[in-house]
Amino acid sequence: MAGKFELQGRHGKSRVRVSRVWRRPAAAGGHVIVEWSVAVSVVSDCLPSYTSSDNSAIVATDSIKNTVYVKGKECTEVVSMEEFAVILGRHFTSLYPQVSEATVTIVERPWERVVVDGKPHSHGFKVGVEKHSTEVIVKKSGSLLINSGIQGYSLLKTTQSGFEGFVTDRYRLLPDTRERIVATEVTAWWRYPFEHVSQLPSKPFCFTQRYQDVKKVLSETFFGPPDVGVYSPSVQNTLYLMAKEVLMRFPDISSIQVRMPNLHFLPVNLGSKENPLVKFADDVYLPTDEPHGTIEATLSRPMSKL
Ligand SMILES: O=c1[nH]c(=O)c2[nH]c(=O)[nH]c2[nH]1
Repeated sequence: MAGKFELQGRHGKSRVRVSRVWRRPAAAGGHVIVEWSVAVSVVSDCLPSYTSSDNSAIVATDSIKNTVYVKGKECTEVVSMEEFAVILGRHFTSLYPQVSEATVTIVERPWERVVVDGKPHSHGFKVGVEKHSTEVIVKKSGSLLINSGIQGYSLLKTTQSGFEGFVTDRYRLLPDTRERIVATEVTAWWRYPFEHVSQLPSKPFCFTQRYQDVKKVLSETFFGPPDVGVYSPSVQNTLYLMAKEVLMRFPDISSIQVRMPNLHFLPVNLGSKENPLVKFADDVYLPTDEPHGTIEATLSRPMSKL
């Protein structure tokens, strides 16, 4: 309590950019580099700093920033960003009595190993597009929440998509179709089931590998087999099948939230009766992301009844 009002506060540092290189020999797979933007936010008992000039309990946000680099230095073995977030969260909640909880968010800049003459390069990287991120919440008790996600995963297919049978009333202009382009930029967040630091898997389980696996399942389900694809009756149905496949394939993912904006490719018809300049024949489109459809869903495993 602070006077007659209830006060809650938290503080931390955002956009702490850190890059870590692990210099493995070429025979061991070559160098590894990560570039992360880290945000740390702690719940800390330092209310007097809000209500008076007493800063004695504040862990300075500058010190929080410095810690990110210290911990980066201390990671002599390759770590996933989920593991790194847990390391940071445990550090703040165990070192400082006044810190009861830490939230660590990391977004990765996706440096990917280049392939030269068909061979993975030992120390050359290019930046990819879609981004891996994580949010980890650690409490002093050791209780844990780990969410990971992907952003900016742009997918499109030129056929095997339609939309028909939806509400017909005076507002409807869109005809039924079984032939259209479907394009989206997938954002997905999924939760791991580890609820305490003691449940964390020791190596071979690798969060980074799981991210790659999820990405693969999402795209394979979206596209279907390379030669024939798979028909999508709606973004809703495709989104559901993508989420379901992730939960079916990975028992260590307990829920997944997927957002798939419908980025429309509008048929182009230009002209007049006298001058039919461009008549649409599933060939020329006007791509637009404004406005776009917004479609999202969360799929979870039913709570186990203990
Ligand atoms: O897959 C779709 N779902 C919709 O809800 C919708 N609405 C719309 O206009 N086009 C589409 N397409």
